[in-house]
Amino acid sequence: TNWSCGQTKLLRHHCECVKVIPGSAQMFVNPDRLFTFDHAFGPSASQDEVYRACIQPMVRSLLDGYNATVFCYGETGSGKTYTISGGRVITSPPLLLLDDEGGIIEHVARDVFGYLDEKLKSNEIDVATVHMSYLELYMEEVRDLLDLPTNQKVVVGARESAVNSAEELLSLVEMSSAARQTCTTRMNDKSSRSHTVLTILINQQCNNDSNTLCSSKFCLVDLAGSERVKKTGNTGKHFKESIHINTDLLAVGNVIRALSDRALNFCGKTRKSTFIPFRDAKITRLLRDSLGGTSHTLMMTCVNPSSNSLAETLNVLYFASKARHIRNHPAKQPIHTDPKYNQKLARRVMADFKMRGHILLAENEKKENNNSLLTKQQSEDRDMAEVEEDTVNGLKGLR
Ligand SMILES: Nc1ncnc2c1ncn2[C@@H]1O[C@H](COP(=O)(O)OP(=O)(O)OP(=O)(O)O)[C@@H](O)[C@H]1O
Repeated sequence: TNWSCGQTKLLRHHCECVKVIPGSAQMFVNPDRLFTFDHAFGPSASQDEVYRACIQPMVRSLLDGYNATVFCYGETGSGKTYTISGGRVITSPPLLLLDDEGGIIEHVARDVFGYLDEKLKSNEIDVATVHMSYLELYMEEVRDLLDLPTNQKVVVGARESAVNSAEELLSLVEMSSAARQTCTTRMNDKSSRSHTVLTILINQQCNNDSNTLCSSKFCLVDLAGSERVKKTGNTGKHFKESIHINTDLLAVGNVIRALSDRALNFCGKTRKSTFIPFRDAKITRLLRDSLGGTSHTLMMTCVNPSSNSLAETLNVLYFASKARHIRNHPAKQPIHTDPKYNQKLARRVMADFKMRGHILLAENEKKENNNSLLTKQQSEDRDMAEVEEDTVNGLKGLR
């Protein structure tokens, strides 16, 4: 778990209520709360510093055959998109400048292709392919951001695009990001109204003596921010979006709470089985392997240091503290040496990659799951203000 105080927006007449203790991974929240994480960064930390400390080691193990996930969580306007996608104005064609504004995606793209080049040059591998998919979850509906002309619901499985360079990958991401659902709120000029999942799939093959194939994937998840309608001033369609966002985040929180309880029970040698509610929302299904599964997972938490956001900051940090108890069991993806099997495996990996879109589409079309936290019918029937209160209280309850 990583904490980042990336937001520079301190409102007038509001003092700073969050301080990172220099040289430690601890942070202090006024008046008397101390939190400890694996890393903590203050407002002056550069994007590069954050990347090198937290993400670069994950990219290295990705190339060694481990899956990895980074997901960003926090209040609206706290800097999640800035951290993942960077703050630079979009250029065409995109430039790999890697100045202080370059986000995690840019750094990962550069390193994935850089490390693959090194491995190819040293003959460690003979063939490497990189594919990407980019999905958006908007109001419980999955959209394919790579399917730009229509940008509609996924109809034939998420498009997976082969990419040959970091520039090509970034170009696709930048074009696709323009199609993402955003709006202006009182809290953020360009607030994301959806969660996005960028997946980079890498196949590495050795043709020489052993004929090995190794596949691994990196998921970068930018969750929409939790928000209070009173603060964002959202009404109408955007109000409904807020409800969906908070409901999804509540589902993520419930999964994390259950996994954390399970880990604590296990440490306390209580063998009580804990139900993990992965099926409550699409976002939790998508994150299933990343939470408590076999991948290396980093939860990146962004907070706004202003005292105006104190309650939300405390919620987010308690939540991140819970997530820290979760123990994943990273496992290297199996390496196979039979060339016939490898051809089959390569085809199967690609099919799986496509299927993710398929499965989610099927869910788009399905009637809302009876067990879901909030069905469409309910949301129409219930007074919206009451629903908002429920989800916000639910998010608070994650403490
Ligand atoms: N560390 C930072 N340095 C400079 N600007 C920042 C930083 N973090 C965030 N910002 C700026 O603050 C604004 C809000 O950030 P961003 O859109 O990333 O928030 P968010 O958490 O993704 O919000 P939402 O959940 O509403 O989408 C943006 O204009 C962004 O450029």
